Amino acid sequence: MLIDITCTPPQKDVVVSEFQPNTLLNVIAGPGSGKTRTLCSRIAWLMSEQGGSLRENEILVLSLTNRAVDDFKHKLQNLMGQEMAERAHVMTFHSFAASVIKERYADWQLLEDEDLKRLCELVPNTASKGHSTNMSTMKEVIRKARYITEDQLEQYETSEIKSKYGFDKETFLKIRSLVGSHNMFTYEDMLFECNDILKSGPVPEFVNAYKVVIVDEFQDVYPLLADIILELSRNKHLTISGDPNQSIYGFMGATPEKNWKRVAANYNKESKKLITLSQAFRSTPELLQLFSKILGQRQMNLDECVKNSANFPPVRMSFDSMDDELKFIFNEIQRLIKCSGGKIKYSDIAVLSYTNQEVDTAYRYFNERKKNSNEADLGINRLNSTPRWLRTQLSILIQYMKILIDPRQNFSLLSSLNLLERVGLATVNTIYINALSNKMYVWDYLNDEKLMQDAKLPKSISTFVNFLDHVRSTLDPNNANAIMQTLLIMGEKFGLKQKLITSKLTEQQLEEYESCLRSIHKSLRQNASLRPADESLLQFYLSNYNSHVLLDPKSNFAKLYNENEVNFSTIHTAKGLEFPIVFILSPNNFNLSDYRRRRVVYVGLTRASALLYFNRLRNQYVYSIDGAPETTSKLNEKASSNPDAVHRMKMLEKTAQAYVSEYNQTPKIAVCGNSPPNLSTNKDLSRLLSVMGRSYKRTMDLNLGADALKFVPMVVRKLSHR
Ligand SMILES: Nc1ncnc2c1ncn2[C@@H]1O[C@H](COP(=O)(O)OP(=O)(O)OP(=O)(O)O)[C@@H](O)[C@H]1O
Repeated sequence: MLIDITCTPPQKDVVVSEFQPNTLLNVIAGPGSGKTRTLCSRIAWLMSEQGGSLRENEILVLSLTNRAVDDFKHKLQNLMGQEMAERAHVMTFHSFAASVIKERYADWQLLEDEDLKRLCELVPNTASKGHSTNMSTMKEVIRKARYITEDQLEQYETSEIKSKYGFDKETFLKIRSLVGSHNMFTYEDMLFECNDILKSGPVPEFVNAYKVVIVDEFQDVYPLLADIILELSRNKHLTISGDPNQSIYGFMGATPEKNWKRVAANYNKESKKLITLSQAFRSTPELLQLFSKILGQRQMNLDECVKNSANFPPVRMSFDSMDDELKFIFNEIQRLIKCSGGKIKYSDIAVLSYTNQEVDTAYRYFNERKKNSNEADLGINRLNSTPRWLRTQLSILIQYMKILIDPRQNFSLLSSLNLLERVGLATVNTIYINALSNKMYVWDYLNDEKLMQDAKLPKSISTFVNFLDHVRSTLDPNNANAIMQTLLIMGEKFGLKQKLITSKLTEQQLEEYESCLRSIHKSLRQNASLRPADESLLQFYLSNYNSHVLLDPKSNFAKLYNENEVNFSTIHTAKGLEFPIVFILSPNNFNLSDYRRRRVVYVGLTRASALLYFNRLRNQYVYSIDGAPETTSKLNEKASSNPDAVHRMKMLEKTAQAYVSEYNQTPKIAVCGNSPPNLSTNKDLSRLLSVMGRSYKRTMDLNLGADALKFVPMVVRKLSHR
């Protein structure tokens, strides 16, 4: 089978579109309209005999995040089988840039943010004492230092450097020699460099071999990525697909309308085609209604909802504090699982929020509750775009690995020395300046007996140098256990552990560190079998530790989520994914009158397919769905005179009843998309119920456990229709 037979006519149109060089296919569609799935079918078609008989190295698929790539591969696997999906060239822009750079500079290195911090520490601002260089200045300096020619360097005046970066020429030269000697790139620089290589050539062979370039999530492409796409797709066919309403990288300069126009302007009328997918497959009509409202003026471009009504509106709850909210979510999840008799799995559920900080708070809360409750089987999964440990001090382990392979890597060695006992920044700086003035690598300088005699360096340095020398000659670089053991010894003996202790880690942070270490070890072991014959495990790990291949080896193709784990994520990381049940944490700092923020909320909400909890803290109103705050008397008036309002009230009442949990918690409820906003307390609810001619009694609440169970089968029915 070449085309998924469930494809709708417009989807099929996308699948079988032409792919002549210098043509453009533009697919625009709303959330859950099947963009990603249709692109997968297109790939299968292009590779089929009937389609284009293209080989896997002739089609390049680019997306923005590792998760989106994993999701794409997963869908591809469902369609084409594991083997084909594994071979397909699906990658993030950064992975693509890394492979282009690797062709040019065999010894290139990636500077993680933690490395940048180290670099800032190693090169303190000598111009104004006590004030060290910040990360963004350092990024600028690194870029300038790499590209500046010798001639330009001569002309580069101290005054210009000082006014731009706040330090003198000597400091600039130091940084230049640190980054230049090893071709170090920040994530951003990788993209700049890649664009330069594509522009001025020579372009690597593997890039020339692509005949079709496909870009998913085009709405989030920012100008630099648009440059790369335009360079890359010269003399090739280009398919782009996206939803302008889901653009959430405005802060990086993503301006979807502009980018679409810019790319389209490159093609004449005959060579470009626009296809709009207007059916919505993912979410229920009730959810779609809410999504559309959130967008306000800009309605969704979807005219047909394929799913049947779930007869259950999105839930909008109001809480006094985040703690209250998390308590509710934890209990609610238990309740959903229990009531569904196990049909709902933890992995069907996602808890999403705007900031990493909020997600971390929720994650920690669940961890604590899990420990103290008997829900031993409840697992929690934090979706991250980079492995957690790379964002901590543990990332020094990467520098340790680098010097185990090649101790002449100045930056890695200096960063490691900087952790040693009694070795302060001043000492590290002196070592570096002395090595530079002798035109030597730091490693060679430290091994020069004559120079060392006069240097009067702390003993810990020579101990470290001797250890490194010894371990390099004895370590088996293909043995995961031996590598891990060496790293642990290095951490224990040469300052990392001490640093962790002095930074007074809480018990929970310590636990995180341990789990980070375990994950590195696991990754090393799992990847021992993946490494190519001509690369040691250590080298292989270093060139891939930050690509999605090593984050979750093989499992990309097996299962995206673990059945026993509830997923926690920022909305940005969850982009492109879908879950039957989604909780959006009440957006603490959301100013939803800001259209860009609304888009983020919109992306979060549109991840849900069956049941959505869009929480809020007290007094937060989203005007398009809550309306303006109203007084109770106004509400009463409306309720008695307006049949529509009476209907809404009835719905509210029903929903309120459904949410009185079996744990006898009194609900704090303002429910469903249409709810008037002031029903956030029990007092309000009581007033509402009296308007409806019913007296509100707490005892009645407590008897509603059975009603609360009623709606769960509906959810289950929906889930089983997925
Ligand atoms: N023709 C179809 N028949 C049945 N289900 C479909 C069809 N097309 C798409 N779907 C389903 O709709 C859901 C959404 O598809 P997909 O993730 O490809 O949408 P998307 O447009 O990429 O979404 P988003 O923009 O939110 O990332 C998936 O569960 C997919 O299997």
